[in-house]
Amino acid sequence: MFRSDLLKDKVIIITGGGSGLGRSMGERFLELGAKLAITSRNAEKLTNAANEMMAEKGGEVFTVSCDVRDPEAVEQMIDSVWNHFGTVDILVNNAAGNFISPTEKLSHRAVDAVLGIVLHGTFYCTLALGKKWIEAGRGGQCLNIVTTYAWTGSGFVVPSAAAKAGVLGMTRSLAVEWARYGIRMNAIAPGPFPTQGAWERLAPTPELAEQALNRVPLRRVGEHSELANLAAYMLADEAGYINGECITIDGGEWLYGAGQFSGLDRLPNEMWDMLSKMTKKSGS
Ligand SMILES: CCC/C=C/C(=O)SCCNC(=O)CCNC(=O)[C@H](O)C(C)(C)COP(=O)([O-])OP(=O)([O-])OC[C@H]1O[C@@H](n2cnc3c(N)ncnc32)[C@H](O)[C@@H]1OP(=O)([O-])[O-]
Ligand SMILES: NC(=O)C1=CN([C@@H]2O[C@H](COP(=O)(O)OP(=O)(O)OC[C@H]3O[C@@H](n4cnc5c(N)ncnc54)[C@H](OP(=O)(O)O)[C@@H]3O)[C@@H](O)[C@H]2O)C=CC1
Repeated sequence: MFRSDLLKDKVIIITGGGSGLGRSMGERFLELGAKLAITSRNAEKLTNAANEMMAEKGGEVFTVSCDVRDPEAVEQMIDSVWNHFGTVDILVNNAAGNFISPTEKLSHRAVDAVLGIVLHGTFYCTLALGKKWIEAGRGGQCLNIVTTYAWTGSGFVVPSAAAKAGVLGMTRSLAVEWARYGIRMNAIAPGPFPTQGAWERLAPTPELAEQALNRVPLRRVGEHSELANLAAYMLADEAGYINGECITIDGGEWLYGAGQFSGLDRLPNEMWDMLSKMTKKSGS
């Protein structure tokens, strides 16, 4: 789909890059010539992932463990990647925390757990690297992984909805403010892409997983390669005029939820025949 040197020698940090969608994006970026740094809380997971990724895809994957909720740890993580590679070109803010719960059952610590990772963590990483880019007089790029309920909102994942909305607001705001430094800010809003992390917290029973699928007009979940290719395109120099954009990749899921009559796709053909007679009659 792309030239094999599309991301050649780009140094890319992926938060949460040792598992799930972060890892899938990282593997694609390696195929396209990038140098990677992956970071998350679990050092052993990162090392294992990095070794497997290098064995399968070649290239270099540097690991730094860091809890993105800790602003000092974030600054150290950014410094250590910068010192290792001599620079950083791109930050993919992908780390997240989420679970389903009636909001009234949440403790303030549960709210903070999600806001801390998603909103504060994304902000800390962006700020720490943005300052270095500006000080070094060079540009850069951030790609923030949000969700479609960043703009629709969603019950039962309210801390995540509030945090992702905040990240989208930050993305659009800094796209304008930091453009003068040559820094591009964009986002991707994925629909359902099965990962262990998301599925065990958000679709823990087969019924819930099926319910999620039934809301997608294309009647399937996303392939990791589809998301990874979109991310690669957005990070390429050739996409350099895209700034402040959030691209949805969800098989039409959020529009299905928004359309008042979308649920009629469940009606069998015989029912349509009957309804057609009724509606035509009432119109005459
Ligand atoms: C497909 C749609 C879009 C997808 C979006 C995604 O982001 S998918 C990505 C999905 N991937 C991920 O989420 C991966 C990373 N996620 C994680 O590490 C954890 O899920 C985390 C976010 C809870 C943070 O962990 P941690 O070790 O920092 O936290 P901790 O264990 O110390 O708990 C702190 C507080 O939260 C409370 N609490 C916890 N769970 C629940 C619950 N189910 N219910 C209610 N409350 C819950 C817990 O009781 C405690 O409060 P307390 O009792 O002290 O008042
Ligand atoms: N999968 C899906 O269907 C969808 C996913 N998304 C978004 O895509 C992104 C990836 O999700 P997905 O791959 O499914 O989820 P995963 O749970 O697989 O990945 C989350 C990653 O974040 C890391 N992480 C969690 N907390 C922290 C922390 N405090 N500091 C640093 N790293 C942390 C985890 O590593 P560790 O535990 O080692 O810290 C893990 O690698 C997220 O932003 C999510 O909101 C959006 C819509 C749909």
